[in-house]
Amino acid sequence: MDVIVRPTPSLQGEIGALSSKNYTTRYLLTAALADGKSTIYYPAHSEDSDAMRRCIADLGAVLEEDDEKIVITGFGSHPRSVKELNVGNAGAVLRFMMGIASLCPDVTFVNTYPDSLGKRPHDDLIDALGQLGVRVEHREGKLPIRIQGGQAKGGKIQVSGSVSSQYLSALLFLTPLLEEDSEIEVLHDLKSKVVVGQTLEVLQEAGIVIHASEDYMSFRIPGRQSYQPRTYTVQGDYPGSAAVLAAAAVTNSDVTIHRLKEQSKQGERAIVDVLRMMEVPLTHENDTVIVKGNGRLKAIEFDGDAATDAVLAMVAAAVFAEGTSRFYNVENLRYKECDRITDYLNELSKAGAHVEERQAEIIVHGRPEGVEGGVEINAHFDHRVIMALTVVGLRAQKPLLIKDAHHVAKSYPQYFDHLETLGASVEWVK
Ligand SMILES: O=C(O)C1=C[C@@H](OP(=O)(O)O)[C@@H](O)[C@H](O)C1
Ligand SMILES: C=C(OP(=O)(O)O)C(=O)O
Repeated sequence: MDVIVRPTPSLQGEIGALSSKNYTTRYLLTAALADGKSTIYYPAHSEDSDAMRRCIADLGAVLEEDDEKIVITGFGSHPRSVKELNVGNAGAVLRFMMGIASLCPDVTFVNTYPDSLGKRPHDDLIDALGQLGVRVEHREGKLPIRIQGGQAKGGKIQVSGSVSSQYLSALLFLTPLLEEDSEIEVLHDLKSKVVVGQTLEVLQEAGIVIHASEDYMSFRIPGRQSYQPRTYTVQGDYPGSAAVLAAAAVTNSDVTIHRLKEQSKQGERAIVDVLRMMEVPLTHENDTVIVKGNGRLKAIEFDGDAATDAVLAMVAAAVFAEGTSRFYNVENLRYKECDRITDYLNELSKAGAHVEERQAEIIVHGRPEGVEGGVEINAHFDHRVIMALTVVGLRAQKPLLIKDAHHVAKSYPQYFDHLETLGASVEWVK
């Protein structure tokens, strides 16, 4: 399915933010790893969160869901033995489940998205699991991946954090369940460090004790712990909402988004500060962001690693800013659903934006006068590319046709409905 995005000068109205993807995947996992019943209020519904639902159900968790909540009876530290798991296109779900699969005798993760997740690297996690004595068969660090576990005991583990924080998070979910205590040392840099804060927050809520150094580069994890059944509430999602806020920033708008916690540990809450720095009129009080955009924005410089899943939306806003913006420390955007530097900038250029890439930077020469549009956009299987190009399309001179825009459902199936509610001219076409 494709989407036509037509120029839309103004956006108005109120929406509730979608539920956080990262908290939903984590709560589903900690609920599954507990013995007993946990309840999660307002879990996200998207392809990625459904992938986690599917995997924990395959491993023996029992899920009962209504409109408001999901009740999960977990399998504790004894997942059922399964032959295959299918994580769809969800990177975090794959990495977390690779950790848990180490408790199973023989599981193969199948490759259902060869052109997206199938191209992403998992070597650093494979290496770390190897240090625990887990046998992993793989295709040059990529899917399909077969894990023969059951023998991991704990101990000293080194893991690189220079490509993804998800490898470290996977080890943090696994090691408390092992017989012996573990020590994890993070090698090189730790990218997306803020997301590890979300992992630690959820582990603590689940009753797990982890001793973390302040810089998150070393951890001591007591073994033989048990995840406790809990009641969790999922907060609103900043990465998805960042695209809606960017759309409001580049148009004449009066847009309100509820359920965005000011004190959230989601790094992508930085979208609010970034738009403020761009001089977009907005307020953030009582978990509600109100943007009263006038279409005028100023260029900025920003360390994108602090808000990895909101960078594409920030860049889309910068396309219309006065001056040159620079988003640096973003190399690991290259290892996501597509190469979010080269592939994304190619699509932005097609639409008429003036952008340049470096290995770890995106540079945007703003065009307050607008961009031409009138072209077909390749989504590269990437929900965040789809959302960000939509922002650009709203302010282009001619419509954008975004091919395969249904991949938006990876994280935010209701994105186009939300934009339509706000008055955007968007239309699904076959
Ligand atoms: O742990 C998580 O849930 C995530 C970590 C981040 O990935 P990286 O650590 O690979 O940057 C983020 O981009 C992804 O959407 C979700
Ligand atoms: C990169 C993302 O997700 P994942 O790594 O879990 O596939 C994302 O949601 O933007």
